[in-house]
Amino acid sequence: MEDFKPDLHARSEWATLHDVEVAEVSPASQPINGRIRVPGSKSWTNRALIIAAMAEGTSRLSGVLKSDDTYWCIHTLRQLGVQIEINEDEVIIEGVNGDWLKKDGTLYIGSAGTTARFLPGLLAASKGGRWTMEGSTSMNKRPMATLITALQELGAQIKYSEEDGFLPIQLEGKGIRGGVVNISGKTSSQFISGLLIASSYADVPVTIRVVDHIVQHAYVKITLDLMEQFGARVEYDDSLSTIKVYPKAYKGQDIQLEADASTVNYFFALAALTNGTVRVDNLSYDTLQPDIQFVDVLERMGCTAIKGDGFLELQGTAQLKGNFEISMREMSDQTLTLAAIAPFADGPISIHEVAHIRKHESDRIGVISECLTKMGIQVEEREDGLTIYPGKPLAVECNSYDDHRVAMSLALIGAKVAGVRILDPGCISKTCPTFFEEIEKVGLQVRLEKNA
Ligand SMILES: O=C(O)C1=C[C@@H](OP(=O)(O)O)[C@@H](O)[C@H](O)C1
Ligand SMILES: C=C(OP(=O)(O)O)C(=O)O
Repeated sequence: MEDFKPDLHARSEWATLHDVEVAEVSPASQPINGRIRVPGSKSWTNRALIIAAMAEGTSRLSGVLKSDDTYWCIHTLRQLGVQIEINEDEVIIEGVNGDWLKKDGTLYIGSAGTTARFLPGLLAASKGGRWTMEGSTSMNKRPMATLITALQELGAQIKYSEEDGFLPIQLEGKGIRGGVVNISGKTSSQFISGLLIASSYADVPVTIRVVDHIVQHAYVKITLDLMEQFGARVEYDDSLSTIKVYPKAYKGQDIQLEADASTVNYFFALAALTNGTVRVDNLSYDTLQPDIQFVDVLERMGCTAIKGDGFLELQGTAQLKGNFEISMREMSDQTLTLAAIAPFADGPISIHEVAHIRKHESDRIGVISECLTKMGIQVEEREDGLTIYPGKPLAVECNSYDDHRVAMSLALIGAKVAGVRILDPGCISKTCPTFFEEIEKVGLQVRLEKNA
């Protein structure tokens, strides 16, 4: 992977660090202590933007995340004729009531798995229009087939423009019939979320049968929760094995979005590593976002969590505990966070059941194994996970492979080891453009090197 080139075209106007080649991170002089507020959740933001755009009437969304993923989502919706006004982190959207106003064009969705999987069904379900949807280099390599096949079975007019199973795709707004559809959830929960979001616009009810398990099933619950907030009629039980959606247009809403639980954990991991304390003032443990359960993993490693009313606090420990095996399937965006702090535990940590993250922004199991090995840490890589042994990482230079979670996780190692160098740190703008500023504010030393 040595001659890897990031796709800089996917960096948006909300990205930072455009001309930064390397971020060098070094430890704080004392434990990381701080009170922080974290930007809005990518998952809630892109769902709410897309559903509000399709809805009848006006929606006002507060606490919106401003990052590459949400920028390209808004950009695409505007290309479809949706009126969107942005004031700081508040967005006002005039919904198109099921009928996109601009009926042709090429829609560029950047690297956002959410937009790539949530929008095609709503394009196909609309009343007329012909579009091409394409993504960044990494998004164009991520799987789409399970979703597209399911939508086609419901009558959606979607064709692959280049390679079967991948973006770019061509879509026609000719409506979707509805009926019964079987779908697999083992590669991505986003396929099921995308199918659900579109199903409210089918001619007759849609019954979705999940033929296996859903990786990160909580994201499907977030989808159902938000659909219901926008007035959808859905029936499901806790197992999510069968979900029925009745035809019913979304109605515009005023919604306060939650902070991003995935982002929060980088700051909790800093407290964990340095025996410090970090309090997050705008998220509580009762969120539906699955990554909140990483707090429980940190507790298992010897940290203490205070689950307050409207806040969360994590107190670190003098020595992180290892010697355990864990399935990260239900919160797999935190696999790299755990892998980055694992060398500092007092025993090996084995992570299982995350084969699907090889198909995220990068081959995440392969990339983190490569980085840790380069740092001199003993790693055993398996198809569905890895085992990391305790050790003292060497300060080397690692590529972020255009993956925000690789860059943010490597920065954690810089809390313990002076001079960890991260190539192309700008990829953090996919979900957290302010990441390096924020870790500096809580005490880490960050040196940004610009392109010569
Ligand atoms: O629906 C969502 O908002 C997400 C679902 C998950 O994806 P997969 O189910 O594809 O793993 C997660 O990794 C991603 O960051 C956000
Ligand atoms: C997998 C991720 O993103 P996406 O929404 O593009 O799937 C992620 O944020 O870790």
